[in-house]
Amino acid sequence: MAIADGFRVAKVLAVALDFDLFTKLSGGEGTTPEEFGSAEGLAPRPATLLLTACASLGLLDKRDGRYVNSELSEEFLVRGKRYFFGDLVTFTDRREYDAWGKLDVALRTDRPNTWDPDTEQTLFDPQDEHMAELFPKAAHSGAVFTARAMALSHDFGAYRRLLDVGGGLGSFCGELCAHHPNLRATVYDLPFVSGMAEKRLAETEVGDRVDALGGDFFADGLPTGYDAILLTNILHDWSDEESARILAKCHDALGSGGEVIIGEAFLDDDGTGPVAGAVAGLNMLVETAAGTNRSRAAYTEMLNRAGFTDVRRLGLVVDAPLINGALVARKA
Ligand SMILES: C[S@@+](CC[C@H](N)C(=O)[O-])C[C@H]1O[C@@H](n2cnc3c(N)ncnc32)[C@H](O)[C@@H]1O
Repeated sequence: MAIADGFRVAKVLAVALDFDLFTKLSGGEGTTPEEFGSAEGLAPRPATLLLTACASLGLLDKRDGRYVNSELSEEFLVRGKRYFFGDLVTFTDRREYDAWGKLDVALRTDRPNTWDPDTEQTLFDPQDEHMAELFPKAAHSGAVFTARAMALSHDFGAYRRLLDVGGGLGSFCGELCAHHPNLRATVYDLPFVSGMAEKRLAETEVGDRVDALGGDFFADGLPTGYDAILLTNILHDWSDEESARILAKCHDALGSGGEVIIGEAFLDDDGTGPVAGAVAGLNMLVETAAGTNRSRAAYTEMLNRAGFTDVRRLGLVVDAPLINGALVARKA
C-alpha cells in the first residue's frame, strides 16, 4: 500500500509547506485544528485531516492537545534554517508532480515531460519558469545537508583548492570549506546560476574562501590550478557521450595527482536497486533528454576511459538526500 499511495504522502508534505506550516509553528506554542483552520481559512474537517496526516508522518508531534513541530521538521522544514529542505519539496511538487502523472508518455516517447526539447535547448534554460530561480534554490536545499555528509565522509582537508563543477549556489563549497578551514573553493556553473551563487556566498561565514565563476562545461575549458574537482549530481543529467566530454574536461584541467570526486545516487552494480537511485533514474527520463542514473561499476569504466586511475568507492557516514556515496579517482 505504501507503494500504491506514495504520491499522497508526497502531496501532504508539499501542501503543508505551501501553508508554511512548519515555519509558522517554529518556536511557538503549537496549534489546534480550529486555530490553524481559522488562520488559514479552512473548515475544521480539512484542517484536522491535514494536521493529523502530518503527525502520522512524524512531521508534527501532539502535546497537550496542540500540534507542534517534530524535531525533524524543526531542523529541515523551517525556512531560514541552515538545512531547510522545503525548496526541494516545492520544486519537486510544482515541476514534477504533473510530469510524473504522465510517466507512461515519457516511457513510450523516450522524451522528457517537464520541458520541450523542440523549443528549449537544454533542461537548464534560464527562460524556463522553474529553472530561473526555483531550481537553484531547490538544488541548494537538497545539497547543503548532503554536503555535510560528504564533508564528514571524505578528507577534503587534504586538498588546497577545489573546483565544484555545476556547483549550483555553492552549497557544497560552502559546507566543505566550513568543515575544512584551509580549503579554498570555486563554484563553476552557468552564468545565471554563478551570479546567484556569488551573492549568496558573500553573505556566508566562508565568503572569503569561496568564489564563483560562470561558464559552460560543454562550450568552454574548465579553469586550472585546482587539485580536486567535484561533480555531484551532474553526470546523471547527460548521456554517456556527454558525460565522457565532461570527464575529459576535468582530466585536462587537473594536474598530475589531481583528484575527481563523483557524488551520485548510484545504482547497485547488479541493476536491482536501491530504490532511491532507481526512481531517480526514472526521474532522469522525465527531466532530461538523455540522462540516467548509473552504477559505480559503470562510472568506474567511464573514469578509466577518461584517463583516471585508482578509483575508490566512498560510503557516506550519515545518510543524505540525493546521493548515496562517491567515487574518488586520480589523474596519473
Ligand atoms: C542537478 S544540478 C546539481 C547541482 C549541485 N552540484 C548539487 O549536487 O546539488 C546540475 C547543475 O549543473 C549546472 N549546469 C548545467 N549545464 C551546465 C553547463 N553546460 N555548464 C556548467 N554548469 C551547468 C546547472 O546549472 C546545475 O546547477
